[in-house]
Amino acid sequence: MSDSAPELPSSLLSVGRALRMGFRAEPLLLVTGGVLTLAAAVPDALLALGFKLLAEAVALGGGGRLVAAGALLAGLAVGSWLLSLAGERINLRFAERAAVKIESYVARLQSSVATIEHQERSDHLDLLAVLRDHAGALSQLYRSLFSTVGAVTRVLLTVGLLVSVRPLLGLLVVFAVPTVLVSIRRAAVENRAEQGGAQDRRMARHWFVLGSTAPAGKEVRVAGVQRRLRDGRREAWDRAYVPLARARLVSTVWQSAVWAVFGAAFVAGVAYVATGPGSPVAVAGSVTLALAAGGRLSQYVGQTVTESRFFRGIWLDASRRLTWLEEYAAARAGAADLPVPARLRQGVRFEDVGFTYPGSDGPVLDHVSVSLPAGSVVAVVGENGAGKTTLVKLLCRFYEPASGRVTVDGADLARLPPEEWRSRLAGTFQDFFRFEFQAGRAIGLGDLDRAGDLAAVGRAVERAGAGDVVATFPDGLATQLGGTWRGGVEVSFGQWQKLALARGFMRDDPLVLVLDEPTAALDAESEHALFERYAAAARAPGGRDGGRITVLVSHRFSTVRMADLIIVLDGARVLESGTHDELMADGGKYAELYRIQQASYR
Ligand SMILES: Nc1ncnc2c1ncn2[C@@H]1O[C@H](COP(=O)(O)OP(=O)(O)OP(=O)(O)O)[C@@H](O)[C@H]1O
Repeated sequence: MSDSAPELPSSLLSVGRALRMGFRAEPLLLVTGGVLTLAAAVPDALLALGFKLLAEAVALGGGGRLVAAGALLAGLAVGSWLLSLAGERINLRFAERAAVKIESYVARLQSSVATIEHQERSDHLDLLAVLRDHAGALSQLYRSLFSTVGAVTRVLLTVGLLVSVRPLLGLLVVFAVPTVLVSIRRAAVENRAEQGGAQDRRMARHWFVLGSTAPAGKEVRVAGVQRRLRDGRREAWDRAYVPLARARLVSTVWQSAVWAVFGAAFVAGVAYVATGPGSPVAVAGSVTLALAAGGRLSQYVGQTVTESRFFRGIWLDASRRLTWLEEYAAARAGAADLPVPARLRQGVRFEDVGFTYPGSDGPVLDHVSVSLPAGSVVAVVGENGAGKTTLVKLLCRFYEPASGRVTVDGADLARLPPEEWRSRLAGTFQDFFRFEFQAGRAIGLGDLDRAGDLAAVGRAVERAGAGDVVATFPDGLATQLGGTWRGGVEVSFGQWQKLALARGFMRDDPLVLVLDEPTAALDAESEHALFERYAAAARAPGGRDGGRITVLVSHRFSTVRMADLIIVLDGARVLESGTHDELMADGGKYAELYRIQQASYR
């Protein structure tokens, strides 16, 4: 297990993969959208040429020329509009379809990783959170890539047209760059000033509310602070707005200056063309071309910068995160070359297992060696933080041991296919999830293939002792859970826990039944009654014969005592293990804790 902070893969590799992913998702729409967006750039940029021809036709006279130039101009304008519109529609359609596929792909990748380290480590979670938020946006960003290429095409064509008039006119692009840079900076500076004044704006609002609403009215009058409120509001307002107004003024001056420089260069360029050699008609045409192309140059350069910033900022970043997740999932795929046994004969063994959570200082489990015999009920006890849940997590293969191994009937758990192993696990965890579905479905999820089998759901409800909860629901198992849904019912914590238990009992024939403090919200008596049932079920034919191991984590010793084997964890190690009677006879930690709890219940 690697403990180092994750590094994102290279941009080139990631962009290549993201493009391939988009292509695989919707090849036809992607290519059509790309071609249309690029194609729309050409008539748009060539409009300047149409103006030139029109000017020449006007100067030369002649209806035919005029009609041809007018038709060309109209064709370019309509063509550009139609192509842009069609491109937009196609890109939107692509984005909608691809978003669903990309989000499912990201979710599938995440859940395909057998272990859950990436969902618990803060640095991995940060990476994944941004990816999750931007997974949908990834699809939008193909559009951004096309727009960037479209904007670059427009700039190149426009510069080409200007150079065709006079090579020196190409320099206009250099004068357009500062206008773009300044407008980017302007937005950033004004944004900063606005954020800097946010607190004072809130304060001004606060003063205003104090002076104008009823709740504070009595105290304001008694204290006679009306004038102070007015002054306070004005001061706060000034503190918020003076810096903003100053920032706006400065950026406006800058923007005017760079536009003046571009304007001067533009005028000089047009004058240069106007006074250049050539017939009056040719000069008129060239001047028109320079006016039309030069006028749009700055806009095109601006588009290029904005689109490419968006593209670089979000798209590149999201695609690098996605590549990281792909590589992470692939690296943890592991070799699963042994089958999961149909029945347990010997049981599960922890062989000298060590485990440390990433980023933690000390081990949570250290040289843990213990056997969970087939067909037994095993209780794990220990103080808070002793490592009980961690032991269960390793048993479920949510984490891999850092040292040692866990074996199932002698076979290394790491070599069993994780999905197959999990399909033979059942039970519930301390941090169960609240599925806000219909009650029957929320329970049935415990065994997806039989989620709609009401008889199986009913049996699971009975095993979990959750019949009383379902009985309170207005529509029984068809009741929508969660008060925020239409017709949904509010469910108490204890009720959620019983439903989670029922879900954990959906599977009829698990190899391992895990009960990690599943009844913390229940009173001791109910818990005791439940565990008596679990133990009886585990020892009944089918449980015992099938070699099923029931692992129970609990702080309640009255329940724990009925287990066949009790494991006491302390300081990352197994301190004691044995039956209740053996451990009581030893007079160690278990005996001490048992007596303390017994005394407190008297
Ligand atoms: N995902 C995690 N990342 C880092 N540390 C963790 C993580 N989960 C648990 N720990 C730490 O590992 C130690 C053992 O936790 P574990 O949940 O196994 O204890 P426990 O015996 O089940 O405790 P409790 O009785 O309170 O449920 C604790 O110190 C805990 O803070």
